[in-house]
Amino acid sequence: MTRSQLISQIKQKRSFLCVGLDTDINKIPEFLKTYPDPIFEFNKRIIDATADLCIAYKPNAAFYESHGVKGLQSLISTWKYIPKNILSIIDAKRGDIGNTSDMYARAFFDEAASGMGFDAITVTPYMGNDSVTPYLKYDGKWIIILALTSSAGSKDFQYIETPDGHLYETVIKKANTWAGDDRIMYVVGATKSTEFTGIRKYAPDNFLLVPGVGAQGGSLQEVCQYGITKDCGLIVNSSRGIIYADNTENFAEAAREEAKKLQQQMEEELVKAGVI
Ligand SMILES: O=C(O)c1cc(=O)[nH]c(=O)n1[C@@H]1O[C@H](COP(=O)(O)O)[C@@H](O)[C@H]1O
Repeated sequence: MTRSQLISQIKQKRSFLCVGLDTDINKIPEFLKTYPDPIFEFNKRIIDATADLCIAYKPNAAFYESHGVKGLQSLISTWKYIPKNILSIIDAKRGDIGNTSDMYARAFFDEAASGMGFDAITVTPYMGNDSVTPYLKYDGKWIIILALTSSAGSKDFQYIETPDGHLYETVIKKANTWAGDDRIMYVVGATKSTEFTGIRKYAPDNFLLVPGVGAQGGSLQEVCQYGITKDCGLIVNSSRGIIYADNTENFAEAAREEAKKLQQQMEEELVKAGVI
């Protein structure tokens, strides 16, 4: 999906919501467990209930890989089910030497090879340029680089002072020399909202993937106050806060209600910022 297609989806749906498909077999409703692929069955119903309210879905690879071959099949079925006009992000947080990254890129981007053709992947920047650029060989695909994460542990490395600012600022400045804002997004946690002003100095137009609203307590309004741009420039994720709103037969409707609440707040922010 191109940048202009993404922006047009945001304007059309009046939303910049990403629904996180962190699907935990121990948290899904009991009645789904009689289906041949309960994880896919859960995701399918969540997607049916929320597709008109969100512009992205983000399955987190760990929740699928932890089930071995069956989990991989659930992930492939889920990717296939995500409507093609909605950004599909695989949250894999990969990072390795070039020839290994080639294989990760093939695994998640090359449908003919693996059965999956995600639009975007989360990557760690720690191993540098040659670990990240292999993903860029795939035209039209995005890399989403971890910059300032929502985790408490972000202070261990990401705030280290370098001659060029905090380490996370150095990451953004350097990665911006690898490709433009039509190929690179950054992860910035919603729990770090006051840092968005500084980040916008180095990444004025890059889309930021913002997890941490909902279960982790980040504020959507604060993220927008400091981070929204004329093109929106934000994709805000909520996983547990949406998909586990209820664990009865009504789970999909309850998920829709939570997604709708966020979409309505996002619409207000988009109007306030003059994006729509
Ligand atoms: O890359 C991510 O998506 C990510 C980065 C980060 O800094 N913090 C973070 O929570 N995430 C992911 O975003 C999702 C957040 O889930 P909830 O806290 O349930 O909304 C999980 O899949 C996390 O792995």
